[in-house]
Amino acid sequence: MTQSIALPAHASYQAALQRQNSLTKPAGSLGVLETVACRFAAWQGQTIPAALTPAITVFAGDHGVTAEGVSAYPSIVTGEMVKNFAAGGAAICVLARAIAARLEVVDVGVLGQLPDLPIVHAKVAAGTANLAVEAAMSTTEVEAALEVGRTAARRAIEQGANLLIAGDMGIGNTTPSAALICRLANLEVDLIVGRGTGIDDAGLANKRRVVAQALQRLQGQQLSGTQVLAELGGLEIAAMAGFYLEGAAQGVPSLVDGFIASAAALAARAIDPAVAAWLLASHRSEETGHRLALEALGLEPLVELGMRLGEGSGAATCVPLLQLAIKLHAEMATFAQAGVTEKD
Ligand SMILES: Cc1cc2ncn([C@H]3O[C@H](COP(=O)(O)O)[C@@H](O)[C@H]3O)c2cc1C
Ligand SMILES: O=C(O)c1cccnc1
Repeated sequence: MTQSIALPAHASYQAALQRQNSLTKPAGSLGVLETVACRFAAWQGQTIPAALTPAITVFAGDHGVTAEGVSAYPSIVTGEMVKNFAAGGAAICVLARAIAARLEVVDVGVLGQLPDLPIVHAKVAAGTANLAVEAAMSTTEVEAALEVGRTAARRAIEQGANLLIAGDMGIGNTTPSAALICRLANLEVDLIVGRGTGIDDAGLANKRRVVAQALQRLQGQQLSGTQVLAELGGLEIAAMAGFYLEGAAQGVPSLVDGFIASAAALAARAIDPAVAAWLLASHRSEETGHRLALEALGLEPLVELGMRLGEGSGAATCVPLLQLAIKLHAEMATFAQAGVTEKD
């Protein structure tokens, strides 16, 4: 049995809020930066949270649904990008270096063999089946992929991470993500399915048909979170869900990236609703439906930058903001310390 997820420390949140209100600024004037600092206080169980030590894990997997022509790129790009991650040339590599985050890449389901790369080799299957016509995975495969994610989170935490970021790489994965969001948040296909890597209007219509067909297969069926992942998910998406669940169980929050990460977060919540209190949204992706997915998660994005890349890139970009929030909280003088007169 996996460890249960505790609530963040409410008393530390309250103490941090009290500190915020004693700092030399009009109460509330640092906006979301104040709330963020208080949330880290609650997650870490201390009034003044420690500086962030972020870790990024990118999970890679392929998707049988690409046979339906749902992506602007071919599946081979997934493995090619994994090589690019290993060589340090992808966007997430640059961002990880810039924020001094540990970066790990995990093959949980890439189609081809990836020998000799300095990545974690944890392939559960060589891609998923076509979710338009059958279950993408077996529940046994989902359990294995969840465990790959859990193990990666444990590794990151053991090595000192106090903030987790899950990234995705998997050509076609906006399709399973859209299907998961529709099913788990009970949302209309047309509101959620978007252009992913950049399909045209005909491609979008086809992608909507594919997602609608997949959802249709399951209509009227009562399914657990694991079963929904098996039917509609992906290996890297299941691993990301496991990563969030383990982080929460270990008392370490996760910063959620874009559309795919939000689908994984919804899947994690379907498995254990307590995970939600350990999630922080980063950016709002350009991908259609991300706004509604975040709303379904009860998360408010920090920024909107027009990004739609995945890999954990939106989350990594937000880390400096979080660092600033904590630094302000830790280092600003109080009214008493600075001899500044408080509000009447
Ligand atoms: C070169 C390249 C690098 C990427 N890095 C992330 N993605 C992102 O785009 C893909 C999802 O979009 P769709 O569902 O339309 O295929 C995923 O691989 C996701 O990680 C990339 C896509 C490409 C082409
Ligand atoms: O929001 C995302 O994560 C996203 C959007 C499009 C393509 N890849 C990722």
